[in-house]
Amino acid sequence: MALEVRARAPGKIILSGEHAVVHGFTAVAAAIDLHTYVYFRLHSTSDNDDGLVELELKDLGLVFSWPSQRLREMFSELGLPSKTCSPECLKVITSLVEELSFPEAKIGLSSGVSAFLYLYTSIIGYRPGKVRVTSDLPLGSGLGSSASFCVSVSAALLALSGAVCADNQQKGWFVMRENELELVNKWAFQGERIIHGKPSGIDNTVSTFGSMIMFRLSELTRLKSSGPIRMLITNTKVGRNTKALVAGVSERTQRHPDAMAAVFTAVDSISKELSDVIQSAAHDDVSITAKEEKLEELMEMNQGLLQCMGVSHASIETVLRTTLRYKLASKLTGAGGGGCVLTLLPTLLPSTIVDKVISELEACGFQCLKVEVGGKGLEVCFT
Ligand SMILES: Nc1ncnc2c1ncn2[C@@H]1O[C@H](COP(=O)(O)OP(=O)(O)OP(=O)(O)O)[C@@H](O)[C@H]1O
Ligand SMILES: C[C@@](O)(CCO)CC(=O)[O-]
Ligand SMILES: [Mg+2]
Repeated sequence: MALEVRARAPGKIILSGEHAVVHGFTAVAAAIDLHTYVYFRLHSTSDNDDGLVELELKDLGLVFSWPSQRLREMFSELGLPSKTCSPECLKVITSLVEELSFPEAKIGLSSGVSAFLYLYTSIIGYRPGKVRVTSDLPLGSGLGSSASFCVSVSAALLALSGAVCADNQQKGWFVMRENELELVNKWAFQGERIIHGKPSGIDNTVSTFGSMIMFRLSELTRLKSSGPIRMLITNTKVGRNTKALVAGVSERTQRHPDAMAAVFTAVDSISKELSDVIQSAAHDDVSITAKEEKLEELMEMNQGLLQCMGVSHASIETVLRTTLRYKLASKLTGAGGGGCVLTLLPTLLPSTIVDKVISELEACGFQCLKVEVGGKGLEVCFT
């Protein structure tokens, strides 16, 4: 059995339907070419059993470790492995994480470390090992950093536990079988539950399977675009937390159930129409432009409804106003409240205009990035 593995899982954008998807309505998401990378080395059984379980967050210069014997003692009464994190299990994890010291600005990491401890002890048990994580994704910005963290960690742990890839002969990076991806996705969802509270599962699903998907109530439909879709992502750098934003929308839904049901239903229609437009044929400049104009209008409508849900932010509004001056349509992506904004870059838009918008946005202190959407999902590598 292999003792070393790497996994990489992409971040995502949500083209339509964030928040509504948590309440059972349709959303559309796509993988982007920014990843979280995990390297996992399992110590061999001949090493003594009182070694450490280590988590290194390399970009952040942080290392956390726990004596495996201590984990065994703390969790032993819970009867691992468990398929979901029970309140008792979360209590044990919280007490372990509270002992760690996080830099003031990185306090949000505690939920990621909790998800890690849950996944490690549930999948591997108490055998010592080292997990190293690096990421291209800005953390807590709407690009699915939490999901790509949970997917890549789950995949690496499952690969060395023997639950997936047991008969693998492939060299280099490869994609697991469909049923193996489904297993990774289930564990990653449990990790997301610890970080988000009430995730819909769309972020971990698109990170695992890649491509562009329509998603509703855990069901995914893969979408095939007839041409490339280019987006500008603007990171407002305003920090936010998905768990709090999702809880805020749920509270508004409790206060105004009928009005919010109408908002969610409208989002549902937008997501379905957007899926149809994405898949519609467009082969010449006229039909491509017509398709892109429909996408822009739907994105603008979705942004209006996200404002109704209370998840926009002054920084997001600044991006919307700036891009509108260039006749470009934008919407927030992910949980909102700051974080990232999407702007559709039409195929025929001259690159000089793109450069101008980017420099205007960057002059406001934002960070811009051009991406093509709908790329690969999770991959692993044993060599
Ligand atoms: N590379 C990582 N290492 C450790 N923890 C991480 C990493 N990436 C994400 N996390 C955890 O996920 C949290 C951010 O998740 P959150 O859901 O709030 O934002 P997001 O996933 O980037 O955005 P969205 O959910 O809107 O797409 C971090 O505070 C941290 O706890
Ligand atoms: C805000 C939300 O809809 C998307 C976050 O990327 C939360 C979720 O679906 O889990
Ligand atoms: Mg998240």
